Amino acid sequence: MTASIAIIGFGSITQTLLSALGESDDIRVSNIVVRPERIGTTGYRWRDACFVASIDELAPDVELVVEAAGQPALVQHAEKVVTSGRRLALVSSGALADDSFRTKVSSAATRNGSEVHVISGAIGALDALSTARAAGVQTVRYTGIKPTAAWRGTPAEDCVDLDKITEAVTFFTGSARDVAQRYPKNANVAATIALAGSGFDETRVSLVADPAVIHNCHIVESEGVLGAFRFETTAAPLSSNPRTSGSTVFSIVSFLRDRTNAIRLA
Ligand SMILES: NC(=O)C1=CN([C@@H]2O[C@H](COP(=O)(O)OP(=O)(O)OC[C@H]3O[C@@H](n4cnc5c(N)ncnc54)[C@H](O)[C@@H]3O)[C@@H](O)[C@H]2O)C=CC1
Ligand SMILES: O=C([O-])CC(=O)C(=O)O
Repeated sequence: MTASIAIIGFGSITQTLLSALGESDDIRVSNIVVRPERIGTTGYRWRDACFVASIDELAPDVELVVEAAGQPALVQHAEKVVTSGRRLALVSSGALADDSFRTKVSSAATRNGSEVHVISGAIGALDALSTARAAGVQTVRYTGIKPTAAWRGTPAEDCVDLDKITEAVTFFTGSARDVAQRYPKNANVAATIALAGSGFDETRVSLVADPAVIHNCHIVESEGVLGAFRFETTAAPLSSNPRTSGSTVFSIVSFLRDRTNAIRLA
């Protein structure tokens, strides 16, 4: 059965995602939600997808909306998506660090028979974190190490001279709640880890700028009653966006393909 979906955003993730989906028989992208000023802009085309500026304009058969546009876009569109009864899959999970926004979206989804899926994105080990959470308290630490280019235009520039550093510098330590809000284009993974593991305030985060690396490195360490684990991934960034790990795109592909399988990993 062909599923009709919409995607919010037409940036690096979406454009790589559309190429990866190719001529997929089982997924049809009916709409792409862009900013109003982008409607009709030359170059904004994708097969027979119709570019729209609001959730109200989605094709009636769209049953799932994938957000890949950033935290402000998620805040703008999430409630409308779930209120329309459609399922929402998102990657800008840092927006959920705002308790009132998270509660509002969650209540609207429940009221309207919808669901919200936080896609794993650039991170892994979410299954192990939620298993540990089910068994009791765990300590969780996340370390994000990225090349200096990934930190340009962020508050990291107030802490470190990205042009001059010659070795790795840890420029932020704090909670997942703080980091998700201060680094909205780089630290959604910390929010996703917090949701799976020990919450926004208990998850400890360090961010590192390293002039010697070309990949994004994400490390999750957990200790609890079940024991301990450490997860580390070294991910190539997208050529179109040094902040975004390519694995984010394929976590969406995997989510879209797996959801129609009769046998699914929990
Ligand atoms: N959970 C995870 O592991 C990851 C999450 N992300 C999230 O994905 C977001 C997108 O990443 P990229 O595609 O690399 O960024 P990008 O900057 O290349 O693309 C974002 C696109 O969204 C559009 N946009 C912004 N506001 C919008 C709105 N209100 N409505 C519709 N479109 C809007 C922009 O015009 C732009 O084209 C990031 O900002 C971040 O929040 C990114 C990487 C990993
Ligand atoms: O793609 C990544 O490496 C992680 C990222 O930007 C985010 O979590 O927002």
